[in-house]
Amino acid sequence: MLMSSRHGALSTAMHAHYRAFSTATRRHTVMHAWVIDKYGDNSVLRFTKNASFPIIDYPNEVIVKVHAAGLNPIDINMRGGYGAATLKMKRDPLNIKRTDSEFPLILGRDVSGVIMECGLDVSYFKPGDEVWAAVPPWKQGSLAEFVVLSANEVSHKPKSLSHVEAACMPYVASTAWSVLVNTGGLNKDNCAKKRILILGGSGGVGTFAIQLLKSWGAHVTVTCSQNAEHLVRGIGADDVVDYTARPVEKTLKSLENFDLILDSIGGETESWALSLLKPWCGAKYVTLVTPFLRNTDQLGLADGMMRSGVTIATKALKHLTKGVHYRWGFFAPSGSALDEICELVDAGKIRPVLQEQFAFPRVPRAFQKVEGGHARGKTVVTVARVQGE
Ligand SMILES: NC(=O)C1=CN([C@@H]2O[C@H](COP(=O)(O)OP(=O)(O)OC[C@H]3O[C@@H](n4cnc5c(N)ncnc54)[C@H](OP(=O)(O)O)[C@@H]3O)[C@@H](O)[C@H]2O)C=CC1
Repeated sequence: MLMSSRHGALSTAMHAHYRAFSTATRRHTVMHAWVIDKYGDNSVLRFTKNASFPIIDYPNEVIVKVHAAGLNPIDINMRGGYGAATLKMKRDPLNIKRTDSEFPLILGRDVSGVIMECGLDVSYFKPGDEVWAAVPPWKQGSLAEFVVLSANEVSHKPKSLSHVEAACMPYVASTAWSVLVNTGGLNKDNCAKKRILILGGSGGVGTFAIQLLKSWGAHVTVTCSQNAEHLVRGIGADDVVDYTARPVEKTLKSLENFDLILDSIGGETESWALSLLKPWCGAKYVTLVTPFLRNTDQLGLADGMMRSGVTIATKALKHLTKGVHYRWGFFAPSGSALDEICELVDAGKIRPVLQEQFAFPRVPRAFQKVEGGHARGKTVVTVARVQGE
């Protein structure tokens, strides 16, 4: 009997079927991909027809044929070496691959595509299923014909979206979910009367977070440039503050205090944002801009983590004495979070915000676009040609 739950067991018949499929896809040994062989500027991006075809190393893994791949600021940062030390250790902690090099490295964190092959323990997916996922930064990315992922990182794609539209969401959605739900303690049942401030509402994380919070009934205030007001109001923002008409903190202080602040800007925002929270009510400030990976890049794993630990503890304690909580927020891959988001998308409560789409040969142009900043939603690369897209 085939179980359809994420944790279900697989029937003997299905095992046999997947083994047969596995043999069929093993005919591939190489694939097309954009890789980097060293860290640097856009010139390090190289197209190859001979990238290694991904291999299922663990029985809970799946291979996905990539139809569309989304780009994020982390791709630009990783191209330049951001997180190299930590991510390298996370990629191969036991040095099983016995190689000093992470290259050739494939970037690209969002994928929408079709399952090509399943490991023997995978029962929730089968070849041919349309799926979406955020590829963790320690894995080979989605700017390739195929990508390998753990089944628990993958989710069935919303039926109402094309692959290009679906590729707008997984990385920013998983990040927003991790920050708002896991770190911020919000969910669909406790948001109704909450006042949330999003610093940086017009980019990938912001445009997703606004819609998630509105679908849960929160009151959402957003900061963005004046020319993004129409966009953020169109996806539900209640109050919009133009951060270019300084001082933004003065305008925000004239509003009622907030229950939670999601900061996707960082830097000097920390010096004033926490004073906008309701004191002694469990209110939280969560920032996405943290020195965590930079510390380990610069100081090594042990010293870097120690420095990060001291920094976060000092700041958390300082703000706790003023009655508010200070937190760092991080992306976390989660197929089950994407399952819940899929329902909201198919119910019409969240829509993709696609700013620009690039064909696979134009990946360097897509990087330039993201690197130029001023995002208004997402940048997506089409990898496989699909009829109608
Ligand atoms: N810690 C983690 O695990 C993660 C961290 N992040 C980080 O979160 C940040 C946001 O990510 P993402 O949404 O994908 O980035 P985007 O590049 O998609 O969006 C950033 C947006 O912020 C706007 N902006 C810039 N400066 C300000 C400002 N001072 N006030 C308000 N808005 C501003 C930009 O538009 P304009 O300049 O025109 O105003 C742009 O629309 C990035 O720094 C990213 O690295 C993201 C995911 C995971």
